[in-house]
Amino acid sequence: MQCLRQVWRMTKLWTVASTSRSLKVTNLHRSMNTLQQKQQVMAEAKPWGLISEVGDEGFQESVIDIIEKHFHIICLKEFFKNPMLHGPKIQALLMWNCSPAAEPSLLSCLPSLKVVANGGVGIDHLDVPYLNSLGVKVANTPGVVSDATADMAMALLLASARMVVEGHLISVDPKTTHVPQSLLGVEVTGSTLGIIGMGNIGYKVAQRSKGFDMRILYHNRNRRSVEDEQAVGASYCEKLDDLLKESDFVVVVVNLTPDTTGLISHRELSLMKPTATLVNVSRGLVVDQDALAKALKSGTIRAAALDVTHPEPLPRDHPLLSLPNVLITPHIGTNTNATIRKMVQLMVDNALAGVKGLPLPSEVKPK
Ligand SMILES: O=C(O)C(=O)CO
Repeated sequence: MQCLRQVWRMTKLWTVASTSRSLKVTNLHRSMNTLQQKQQVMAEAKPWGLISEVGDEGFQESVIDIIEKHFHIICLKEFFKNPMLHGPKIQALLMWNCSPAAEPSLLSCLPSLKVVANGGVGIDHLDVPYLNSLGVKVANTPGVVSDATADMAMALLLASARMVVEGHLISVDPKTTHVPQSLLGVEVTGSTLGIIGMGNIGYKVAQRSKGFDMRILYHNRNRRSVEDEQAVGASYCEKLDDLLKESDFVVVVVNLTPDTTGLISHRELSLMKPTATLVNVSRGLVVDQDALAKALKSGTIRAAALDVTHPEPLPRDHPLLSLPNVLITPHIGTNTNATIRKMVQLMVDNALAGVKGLPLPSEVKPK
């Protein structure tokens, strides 16, 4: 009897367990179906974004996953095969390195466009009031670009001062038979640095220069707070001319605006020391390149190191390309994997917010 009761109890337990297991399985299937449906609905609900090409002509391959997570994307080449078909579904224009250009001819094919999200802080290529007048918001990626760009400014400054590229070329030249003693650079430690433009990037340059015991001067539209100045030991130069006259290295980090176009021209270069080096990580048009080529040729200044030129790249016969005292890199100030991923993430966050009609994390407002 005892034994029978035990068998009965175990059978009951097993039945309950298996019933609840099969209920669980049914529920699991049900919730999996719902999840799949949800995912499908979400995938279908993804908005469409127009991007420039992938690869050297536009976005790095390695960041496309960030965009595709939230957008159906179409590249320019594909788009232009049938703009009338694709145009109406595009809600966001995701730009990398100023491309695709938000020109009226393109905008007129994009009647549903809500937002232009630029990957980069400089938006000199965008007509913000015009876009806003079409009901299109504009955003950029400030903050996330600052460290990498400041690092690049320091890399150029150091490489130019210590003739790193010249040294490399001599070292790998099969004709080299001895270490040339003529390769003499200029001292960075203890020198005077003039920073033109003391926004996020300029300030990061100052922080880095402090480690080189540099005397730091800066010129900016607005003076920074005393606390900011003291933290990096920077002195404000109200007059740009004073900064130019006193600096051994001049680093240009301003936005390109009508006020800063051609900011460094013949007159400014002639104020600089003949031993001075000009570093530009802002935009090519801030420096008058013809004036710069002349100043470098005549020895008005010692050298220039440029991550930006106008245009990019320079025509192959441009005078700057044949000068021995100029170092040029192809606008790679933000080119690190970590930084471009952060830029693309912020760009996508801006684009999504724009599509949903929410406040953009970093909207550019017209001045
Ligand atoms: O952030 C910018 O404006 C850049 O130029 C990045 O390359």
